[in-house]
Amino acid sequence: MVSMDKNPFLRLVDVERVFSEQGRINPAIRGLSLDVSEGEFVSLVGPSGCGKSTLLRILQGLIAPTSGKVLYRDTLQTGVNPDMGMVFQGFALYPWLNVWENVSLGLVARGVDTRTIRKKVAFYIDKVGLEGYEEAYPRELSGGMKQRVGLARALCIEPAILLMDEPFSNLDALTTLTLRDEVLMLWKDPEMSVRTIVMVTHIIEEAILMSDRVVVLARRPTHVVEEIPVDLPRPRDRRDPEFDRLSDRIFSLIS
Ligand SMILES: Nc1ncnc2c1ncn2[C@@H]1O[C@H](COP(=O)(O)OP(=O)(O)OP(=O)(O)O)[C@@H](O)[C@H]1O
Repeated sequence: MVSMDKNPFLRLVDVERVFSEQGRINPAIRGLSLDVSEGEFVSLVGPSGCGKSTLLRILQGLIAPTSGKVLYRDTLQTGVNPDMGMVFQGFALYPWLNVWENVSLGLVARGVDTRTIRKKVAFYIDKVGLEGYEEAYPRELSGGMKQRVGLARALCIEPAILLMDEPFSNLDALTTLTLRDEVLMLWKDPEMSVRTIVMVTHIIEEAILMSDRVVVLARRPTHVVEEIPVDLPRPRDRRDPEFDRLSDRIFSLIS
C-alpha cells in the first residue's frame, strides 16, 4: 500500500529512470511513487542492485528521472536540492584534505564567508565528537571517525533533510551500534537543522531499529512494494516480539 499525503514534504510521483548500458536501454526504476513527511525517518530496503542509490540521487537532484517528478515542499525539483545533505557508504572524503577541510567543503562550495565557516565547522566537528582531530587526515582515522567526518560535512550545510546511503555498512559491529544511536540523537537534537532522514540500508534490523517507516522496494525495475510503519517505542528493543514480526514481514517481501 502506498500512502499519499495531501501536502507532502517530499514526494516522488510515478518516477521512472532508465539507463543505457552497452547500447541497451535498461530501466532501473519504474512507476515509483512515495511521500516523505517532514520530521520522518524513512528507510528504504530492497534487493541488491534494485536501484536504492539511484533513488537517493534522484531525491537529491543529482540525476533527473527519465519521467515522473520529484516535488519538495510542493515545488517541482529541477536541480540539486540545497536543503539536502548526503552521507555515503564509502565516506567519500578527500584523502589530501584534513578533517577540518573535508567538513568545510560544502560551505566553501556555497561561497559562505570565512568567519561563518570557522564557526560552523567547529560546531559540527564538536557535535560529532571529533574535537581534537581537526588536523588529522583520513588515513589516520578509524572507519567510525571517517563516517563522523562524513556526517559533520553533511550537517554543516544545515540541511532540512539528511540522505544516508548504507552509512554503517563499512563499519565494525560495535561502531555501527554507537553511530546508529548518535544519528538518532542528532535527528532529535533541537540544535540540528535536520528533521527528516531518508536512509538506504540492506539490514532489516537496522531499518526497524531506526525508522518510523520502512519502504520495501521491488527488484529492478524497482517500485514501492509496501510501506511498513514501525510503531515500536524508542529506544527500540530488539527483543520485542513485534520486532521479529516486522522483521519476518519485511524479509518475506524482499526474498
Ligand atoms: N550511471 C549508471 N549507468 C548505467 N547503469 C546504472 C548507473 N547507475 C546505476 N545503474 C544501474 O541501475 C541499477 C540500480 O543501481 P543502484 O546502485 O541504484 O542499486 P542499489 O540498490 O543501490 O544497489 P546495491 O544494493 O548494490 O547498493 C543497477 O543495475 C546498476 O547497474
